[in-house]
Amino acid sequence: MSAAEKQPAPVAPAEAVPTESAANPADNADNADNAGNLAAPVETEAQKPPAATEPRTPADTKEAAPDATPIAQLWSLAEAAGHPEVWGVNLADPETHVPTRIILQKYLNANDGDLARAKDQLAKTLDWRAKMRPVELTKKVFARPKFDGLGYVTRYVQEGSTEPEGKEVFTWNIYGGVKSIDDTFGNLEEFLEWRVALMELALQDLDISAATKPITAEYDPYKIFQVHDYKSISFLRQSPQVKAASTETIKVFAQNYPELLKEKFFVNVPAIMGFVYAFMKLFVAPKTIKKFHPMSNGGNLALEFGESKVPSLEEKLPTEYGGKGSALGEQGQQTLLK
Ligand code: HEM
Repeated sequence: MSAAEKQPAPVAPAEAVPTESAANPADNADNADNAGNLAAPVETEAQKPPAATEPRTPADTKEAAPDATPIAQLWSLAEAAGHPEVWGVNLADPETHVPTRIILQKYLNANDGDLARAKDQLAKTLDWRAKMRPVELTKKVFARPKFDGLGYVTRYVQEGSTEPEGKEVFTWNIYGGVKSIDDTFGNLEEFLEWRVALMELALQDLDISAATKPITAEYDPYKIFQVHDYKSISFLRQSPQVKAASTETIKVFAQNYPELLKEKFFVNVPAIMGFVYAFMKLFVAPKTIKKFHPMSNGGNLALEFGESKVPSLEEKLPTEYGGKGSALGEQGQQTLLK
């Protein structure tokens, strides 16, 4: 079946309308209160991650006092958990280690400042990371025929800037480029590993380990743009494999990567597949849906970034997306492939 590429997409070209669909507990921070608010910058030299990556044992750690701040309580939980890193950041005392404060604050933000829920989510993330070993996955070699051309990371920086706003990181999923559903999505575990590896590469570019500016419930510049490109899709129905892969990815990402999405663009959506958008939204938290932007024409994507602090960001994007930069295949980083 040929793709319905040339037809206009039936979805609104600008803001997606939030729905009251089934909410995922994660990533619901827009109205977060100030619990654990860390507005004051911390001037310390503890930005460097500690060298040790050995799992801690519960015996090494102390219980947080009941009147400890939410951040201190989350830190006690992390210390006791036995897995030493999150998103490539080796966790250390958030009193002095800004990157750890940022991560713990994101777990609070994702749960509207609700400490019990933040603890639960963080504990699950630490468990999942101990089992999944996502940092190791960035060194894993994936099968080229299954994944080549389907995922990229790009990073754009303002020269000389040390501000977090002076950097934009993008992940690109070119799902329209999938040649065989069976090859790419047939083995769900392998697909998830590849998708997680791509996310971890983006996190390496985001480089929270080097961050010096704490975040608050309202201010958080450490986030990633995401693009899904459905151009030239060669299958117009959602197969069970695609449904399984997408719903599982959404679940895993909402649980383990909270507060990392800046905005998400769905480009070149074939008109005939507009229904998929409505279906996928059922699995996504309403506050995340607010960040979604379906667009019929991928060539207009660059217009969305005129306000970035990174100068001429729109020109740096690939020409295919309305910029003047080289093709994604040239400027983007893929997972390791063979
Ligand atoms: C049959 C072709 C398609 C494939 C193979 C596919 C694949 C995927 C996958 C693997 C995900 C998981 C999230 C991720 O990887 O970031 C996803 C999410 C999603 N897809 Fe698709 N998709 C297809 C068609 C569509 C179409 C036509 C739309 C319409 C706009 C759409 C909208 C979405 C939405 C809204 C999400 C949720 C994103 C999120 O929560 O981050 N998909 N898709």
